[in-house]
Amino acid sequence: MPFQPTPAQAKAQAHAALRIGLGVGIRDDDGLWVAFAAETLSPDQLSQALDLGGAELIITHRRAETLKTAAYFGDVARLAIQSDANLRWIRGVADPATDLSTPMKGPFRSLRDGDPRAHRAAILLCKAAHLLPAAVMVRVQSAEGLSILTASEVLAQADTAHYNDIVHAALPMAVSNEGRVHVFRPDDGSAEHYAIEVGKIDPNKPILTRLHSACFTGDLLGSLKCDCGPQLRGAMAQMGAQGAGILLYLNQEGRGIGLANKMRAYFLQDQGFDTVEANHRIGFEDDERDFRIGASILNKLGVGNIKLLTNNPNKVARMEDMGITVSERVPLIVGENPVNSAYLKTKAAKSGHLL
Ligand SMILES: Nc1nc2c(ncn2[C@@H]2O[C@H](COP(=O)(O)OP(=O)(O)OP(=O)(O)O)[C@@H](O)[C@H]2O)c(=O)[nH]1
Ligand SMILES: [Zn+2]
Repeated sequence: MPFQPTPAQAKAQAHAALRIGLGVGIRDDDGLWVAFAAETLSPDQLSQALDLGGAELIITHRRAETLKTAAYFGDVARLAIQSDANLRWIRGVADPATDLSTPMKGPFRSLRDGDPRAHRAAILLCKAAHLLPAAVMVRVQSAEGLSILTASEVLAQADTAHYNDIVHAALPMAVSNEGRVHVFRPDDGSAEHYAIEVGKIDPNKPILTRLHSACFTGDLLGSLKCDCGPQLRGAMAQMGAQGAGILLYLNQEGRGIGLANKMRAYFLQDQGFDTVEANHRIGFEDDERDFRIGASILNKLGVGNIKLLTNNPNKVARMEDMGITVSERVPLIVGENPVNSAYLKTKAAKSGHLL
């Protein structure tokens, strides 16, 4: 058939579909599933799925741990949905907001047979759509009118998106009169990222570089809960003072979980959980960012040797994995305050950040 979408385009369609409450077809070796995001599933879709029989609620092993149920497939758990289940139960399992007020959501029947590839794919799609990482799935004969992907297409995360430098233009800034903003657009419909050149870059020397993950609350609102705003401004000030630098502003809000999920994490932090525990209770890993994005953009800019402004040794390691030489790690210790000091200590203790 002509005009078939590429796998990247099909994935982009699937993310949009899940966000607006449409099902997505996922094919595995044994047939076809339809997957819905637990967060956007409607009562009508739930009753249709229950009528078909054998509907499952898929959650991550992190969420399963919080709910004290087994994840027999390692990274994901497949929970049988009882025929009289309602949407409140689904949302309660998927969304940690009610964990303290209704701690007992079980008993759960965690399934242990079969091939979990389609289920794993559904979770990846929910995560990429920045929804709660939980999906309702049911076997179907056909999924006419819905986008259909194969589980392997979704699981082939090895092929990251391709980033194209769509446009760049000069931008005089307070830190440097000579600035330039590039907009990089991926071919998979995910967020655009920005590269900001400060001053005149000499490609023959290691370039002072900051990979900054977007933080709406810190960068824009002056949040005291993290150190992002002072890090952003501190990095730019150093680049201005030294005459040159590159800032990658990566739209990986909330360490890759999106702003809505980050606010869910903040809600849990108000209950006393730390930044890592909060991510886990929602069902995420500590850090869901794909550091290959930053490296691909540096490659596109022709930058191969950097002095990286960061306190995160993992970032340095990931850059080197991707063939970027990090000739120096430049610490960026700014913005500690009484509100964020416990957060910074947790990052040092659990995520290896250097203080
Ligand atoms: N999920 C989650 N994300 C957070 C939280 N606080 C800040 N963030 C996000 O964390 C990202 C910044 O990451 P950091 O861990 O501060 O720093 P880093 O990039 O790993 O390391 P540095 O280069 O040293 O700054 C931004 O995307 C923020 O939106 C939080 O409590 N939970
Ligand atoms: Zn922040």
